[in-house]
Amino acid sequence: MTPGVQLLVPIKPLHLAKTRLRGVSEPEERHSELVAALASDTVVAAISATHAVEVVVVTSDAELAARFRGRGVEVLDDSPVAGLNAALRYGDQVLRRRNPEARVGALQADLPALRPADLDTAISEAGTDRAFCSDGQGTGTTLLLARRGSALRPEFGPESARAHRNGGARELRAPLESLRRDVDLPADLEAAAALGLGAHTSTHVREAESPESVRGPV
Ligand SMILES: Nc1nc2c(ncn2[C@@H]2O[C@H](COP(=O)(O)OP(=O)(O)OP(=O)(O)O)[C@@H](O)[C@H]2O)c(=O)[nH]1
Ligand SMILES: C=C(OP(=O)(O)O)C(=O)O
Repeated sequence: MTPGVQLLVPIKPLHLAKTRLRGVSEPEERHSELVAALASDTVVAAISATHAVEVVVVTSDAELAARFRGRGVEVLDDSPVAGLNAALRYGDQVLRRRNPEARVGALQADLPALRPADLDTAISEAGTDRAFCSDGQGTGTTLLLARRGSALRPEFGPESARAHRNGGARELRAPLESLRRDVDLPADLEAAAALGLGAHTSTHVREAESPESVRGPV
């Protein structure tokens, strides 16, 4: 049987996030909405995955925290300056203090085409191992899974796939195309759209294309 995973989804403060996507959605307020939409679609898909038994957002952004809490998603407040790996270490500590046998994972928040079935396939393929899913380029990491009761030991950042491999995580081999399609650059958003965007991001993109259309949920 596949052990359930408690997934942390870290989200950078909206005004600082996704600098490489700046210009896709302007003005500033629209850029923040795009980042929130990417994260919302990621979280919605993760919640729908059978093997993600808990999904917890980690952010220091008060607006994002209020949005997710308003939808019934647990949010851990992290330090505004600590950075991604520190946010994940903090979330990992909280979850394992609550349940020392927890199997904790980290899922990037920029996967707007994520399909719950791909997340379930990844968690099943990992079995009980420490494992990771690399991004489409093979250099980054979109999902890291710790062993049950073990520290997450996140090493996200440039070349994180190599860091996680060197740290003893097994690389997942299934196609997992929607789990590998993270959005860092404008072209990534087009590639994600080709797979099928979640409702929040597709509404945002439609509005950008025809601003007079009705505003949807973000
Ligand atoms: N909680 C938290 N999440 C972070 C932090 N830095 C990055 N993240 C999240 O980690 C994931 C990967 O980050 P990146 O893809 O590098 O995103 P980014 O830093 O917003 O993008 P760029 O500015 O374009 O480099 C995304 O889900 C971010 O929201 C941080 O300091 N705290
Ligand atoms: C931080 C990472 O994400 P990105 O490559 O999307 O910046 C990573 O892959 O470790």
